[in-house]
Amino acid sequence: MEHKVALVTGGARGLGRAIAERLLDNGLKVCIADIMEETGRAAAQELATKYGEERVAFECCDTSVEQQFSDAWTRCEEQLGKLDLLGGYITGSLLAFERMRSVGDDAPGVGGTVINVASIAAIKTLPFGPIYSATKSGVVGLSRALGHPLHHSLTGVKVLCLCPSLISGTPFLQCAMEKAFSPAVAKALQAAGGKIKPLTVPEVVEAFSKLLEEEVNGSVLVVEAGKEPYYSLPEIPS
Ligand SMILES: NC(=O)C1=CN([C@@H]2O[C@H](COP(=O)(O)OP(=O)(O)OC[C@H]3O[C@@H](n4cnc5c(N)ncnc54)[C@H](O)[C@@H]3O)[C@@H](O)[C@H]2O)C=CC1
Ligand SMILES: CCCCCC(=O)/C=C/C=C\C=C\C=C\[C@@H](O)[C@@H](O)CCCC(=O)O
Repeated sequence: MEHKVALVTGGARGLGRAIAERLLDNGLKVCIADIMEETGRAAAQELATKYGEERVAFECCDTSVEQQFSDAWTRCEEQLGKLDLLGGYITGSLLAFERMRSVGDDAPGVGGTVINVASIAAIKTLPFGPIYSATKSGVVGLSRALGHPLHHSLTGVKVLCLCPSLISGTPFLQCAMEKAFSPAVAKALQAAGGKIKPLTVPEVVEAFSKLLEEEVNGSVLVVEAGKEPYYSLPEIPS
């Protein structure tokens, strides 16, 4: 992976920040794309100090807005080179097929890999955020469909998906509790406290690395505390 270029969406903090650091450790160049400008710039600056200014970039954008994401992608490639790896979500996956495509005479990219972070909420019943579960199920479905050999033959791009259980040490769940849930649901969630052992961020980063190393197109890797990460859902026929 050395000298390859990765764009990590949501890389300003939490899991994305830790994944960005792991990729830098592995020799890649990394652009963080995040909506939080101050936090993102600070994270990128810290990483640039550690790994070298020429290996780190930051682009402020809302990755759910295609034009913003596409412009950030262009600026990232101007700074670091053609993208090989994307931590992507829905808009990103579709954009990757357009921008990373290495098949065909007019191919604009060098092929590569997209890793989408969904959640165990897409695999197991989690009642607290039904819309969240629905969107994460969408991410799994999209990743599996785009991860079919048909699409790889047309694009040279692989799509993989990571489904972590609850992670401690990121502000995510607290933010969801404060901003997204009704008081009754937040109370039920707290009452269930302690029943689920949370993962640590480094454990999820390890699972991310496993997914990237094994690189089985269309695969969905689940990671829960106290278990080895495991592939879920049936194999895609080749
Ligand atoms: N924290 C947890 O317990 C779990 C988290 N996940 C998933 O892992 C991923 C990362 O989660 P955390 O690191 O915990 O969250 P976090 O809240 O610490 O970090 C998310 C990052 O994404 C950025 N972001 C959000 N919307 C954006 C947008 N539209 N455009 C650009 N940047 C945007 C935020 O600014 C932030 O820097 C999320 O997709 C989450 O759903 C999955 C399972 C469990
Ligand atoms: C539904 C919105 C958040 C979903 C986060 C996610 O993707 C997956 C979460 C999986 C399990 C969540 C379990 C929640 C348990 C809580 O009741 C409590 O144990 C949380 C304690 C917080 C902590 O950091 O220990």
